[in-house]
Amino acid sequence: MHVGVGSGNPVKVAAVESALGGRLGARVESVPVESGVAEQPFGEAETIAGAENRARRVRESGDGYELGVGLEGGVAEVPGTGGLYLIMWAAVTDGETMGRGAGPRLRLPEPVARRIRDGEELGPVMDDVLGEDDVAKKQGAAGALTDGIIDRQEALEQAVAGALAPFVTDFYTSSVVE
Ligand SMILES: O=P(O)(O)OP(=O)(O)OP(=O)(O)OC[C@H]1O[C@@H](n2cnc3c(O)ncnc32)[C@H](O)[C@@H]1O
Ligand SMILES: [Mg+2]
Repeated sequence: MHVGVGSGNPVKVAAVESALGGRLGARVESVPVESGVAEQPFGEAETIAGAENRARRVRESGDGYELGVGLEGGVAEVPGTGGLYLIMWAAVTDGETMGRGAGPRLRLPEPVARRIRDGEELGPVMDDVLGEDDVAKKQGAAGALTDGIIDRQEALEQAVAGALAPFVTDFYTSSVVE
């Protein structure tokens, strides 16, 4: 099966490859598409929309991808915590079904959160704070904030796993629960 990941970020492609683990006989390729949302999505709805747009646009690219996968990173205020969290969503579509899954939520340190609330993008802010380049293409904020317990690829794999669920089981199409 021909699977396209709607991004030029190698971490996202690696996350999809790893989550699939050879299932569906998948051949996974990078397909850079527009997310159709802000560079830094704010809130669950905008982040999910970005993931879905990417997945749909891969399918509609006309390059014969049977499955389109979209991954989107966002930030969200989480009620009751006073904190701004890094969130991530994945969407997978075959043109008919849309699978969706989320990754972990990681609280952003307040100085980082303040800059994001003021309109900056997380990627460049993390680069600045860590004094490194392209953190979002490597360990990511997840790696930095957890001291490497998980990295961005692993975090995204969790989201992809949930989004793949309708395509790797029949729980969602048969009436398993009567
Ligand atoms: O090329 P694309 O696919 O757009 O990949 P991206 O790294 O820009 O990822 P997103 O657009 O999905 O993420 C939106 C913003 O959040 C940043 N971001 C998301 N997760 C991150 C992480 O783990 N570490 C650093 N920045 C992250 C990212 O760099 C963007 O500035
Ligand atoms: Mg981006």
